[in-house]
Amino acid sequence: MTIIHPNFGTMDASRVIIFDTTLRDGEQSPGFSMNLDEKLRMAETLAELGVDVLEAGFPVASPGDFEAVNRIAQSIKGPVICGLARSGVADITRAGEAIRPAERKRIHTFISTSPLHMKYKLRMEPDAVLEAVIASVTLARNFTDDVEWSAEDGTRTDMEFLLRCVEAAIKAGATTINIPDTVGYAVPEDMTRIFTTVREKVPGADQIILSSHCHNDLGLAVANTLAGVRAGARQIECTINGIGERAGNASLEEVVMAIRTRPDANPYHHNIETTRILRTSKLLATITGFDVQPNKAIVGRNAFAHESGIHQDGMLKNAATYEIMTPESVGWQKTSLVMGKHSGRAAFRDKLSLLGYGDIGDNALNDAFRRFKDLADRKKIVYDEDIVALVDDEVTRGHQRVKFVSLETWGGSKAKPRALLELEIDGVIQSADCLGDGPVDATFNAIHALFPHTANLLLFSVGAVTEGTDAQARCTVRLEEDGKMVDGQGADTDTIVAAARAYVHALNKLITKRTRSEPAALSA
Ligand SMILES: CC(=O)SCCNC(=O)CCNC(=O)[C@H](O)C(C)(C)COP(=O)(O)OP(=O)(O)OC[C@H]1O[C@@H](n2cnc3c(N)ncnc32)[C@H](O)[C@@H]1OP(=O)(O)O
Ligand SMILES: CC(C)C(=O)C(=O)O
Ligand SMILES: [Mg+2]
Repeated sequence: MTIIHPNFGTMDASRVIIFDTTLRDGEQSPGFSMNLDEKLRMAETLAELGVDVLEAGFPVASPGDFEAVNRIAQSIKGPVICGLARSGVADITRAGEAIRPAERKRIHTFISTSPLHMKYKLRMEPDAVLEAVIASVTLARNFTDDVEWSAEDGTRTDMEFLLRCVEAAIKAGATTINIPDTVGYAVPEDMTRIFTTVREKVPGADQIILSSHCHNDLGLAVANTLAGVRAGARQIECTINGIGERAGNASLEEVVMAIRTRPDANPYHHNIETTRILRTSKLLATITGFDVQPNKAIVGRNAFAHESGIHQDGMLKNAATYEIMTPESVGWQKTSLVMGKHSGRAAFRDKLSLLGYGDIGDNALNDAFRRFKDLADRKKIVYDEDIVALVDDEVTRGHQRVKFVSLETWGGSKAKPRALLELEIDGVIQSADCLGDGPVDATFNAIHALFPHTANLLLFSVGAVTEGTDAQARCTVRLEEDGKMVDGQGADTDTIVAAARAYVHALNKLITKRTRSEPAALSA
């Protein structure tokens, strides 16, 4: 039988309504309260995302919640605007008033139906609950033709009683019936059984929309939601970033992308403009102050990032090897190949080419890669600037007479600063052990001892390549000899090593200059 819905008209059998409850159930997460302006901004963004129903709040909860629902009803065009209400007259009347300005509006009323909730929370007999179901839906219909009724704790409800309540709600005029997994207790098989039974046994169930509202206490909210849809639900209740009571609700981005990515398993369609997902997720994180975890599906910063060499190599050959959807389809600009200690040569070469070093020779690439691995072992994040510093260092050192090999230094407030330096000069490794006024001075003395020269040190400066205490230091050394001036640069996480590299770099430049003007003067 075809469903004709008061707000959505004739429903195509494979169409799934996306009911967003970020501003209601999502806001119930401790610390996630939003003020009026924030709710309005969020509602606007959700409307642009293409949600079908926007549950804007619980109007009886507070004057602020009433105002937020009311202002959203006045100004947000597109989605059906919905307000939540318990079964009492005051709640429903308040919700009805709040949503009144909306072009398309819904009241969502609920009451618990599980034995546990009825006995201990409501302290009501099942028959009284049944009466409340009928009275609440009937009253809500005075405010709008679009009424949703929810059986709170539905998945722990006795099936016979659930069927009686659902039938009563439909008869009273409910156009959507929601069977929530309020405490995230269900497994997918429960959802299949419950929705199949309701569809098969309740008269009129084929003329209303069944809805799935799942919580994530066992990490099953998305799987349970999709199981509900496969068993006949055509409305999904979900939140951006999966926020909501306790462990949260089914995440909108996950259910939507599961439908889009696996049409073979989920042959349904929805109206979500998926390329707007990331910006919606980021806006919510900014407003609430809670970022999603890096490994969060779809919107986490690692969802489309690859650090390990084997994966990066696969991604460069064909992105489908390690990505089941494109980053662009959910709003990311592109896949990111993160350079770290697990990266391989293929990704390193690709990164160099992106950074403008496409023509670096194999030897320089191998040397730079070795130093990159060494750096990545010491540094949590290797930024592009680190790689530039490192490669510049390597390229300029290609054919130099003097090469830095190793350095150990001792300093502090008690010991006399000392440096033990090894340099490779004309292919021979030599070492010197020198003292100085500080570890940098001791290091420069050691360079002088190993490669005597008459150049004057004009400038020594230190800066950080990136932020953080594990950042690479970038040092500059300026030497002058016979009116010729050269600058050398060196980068390393150890400032003294960076200084030594900079000095050696400058020295090599000076030797090159000397050689050009006096071809015979090749020795120190
Ligand atoms: C599963 C869910 O997400 S349900 C939605 C949960 N969200 C919220 O609770 C957020 C907003 N809530 C609030 O601001 C407040 O709880 C209010 C304004 C709704 C009610 O506040 P109070 O009147 O102080 O009641 P309080 O919160 O202490 O207790 C809830 C009362 O509602 C009753 N109740 C709970 N659900 C329902 C229902 N669906 N229909 C009728 N009564 C209900 C409880 O039995 C309890 O009644 P009692 O006071 O007679 O024992
Ligand atoms: C109000 C209802 C639908 C709810 O949030 C739940 O049962 O989890
Ligand atoms: Mg809920």
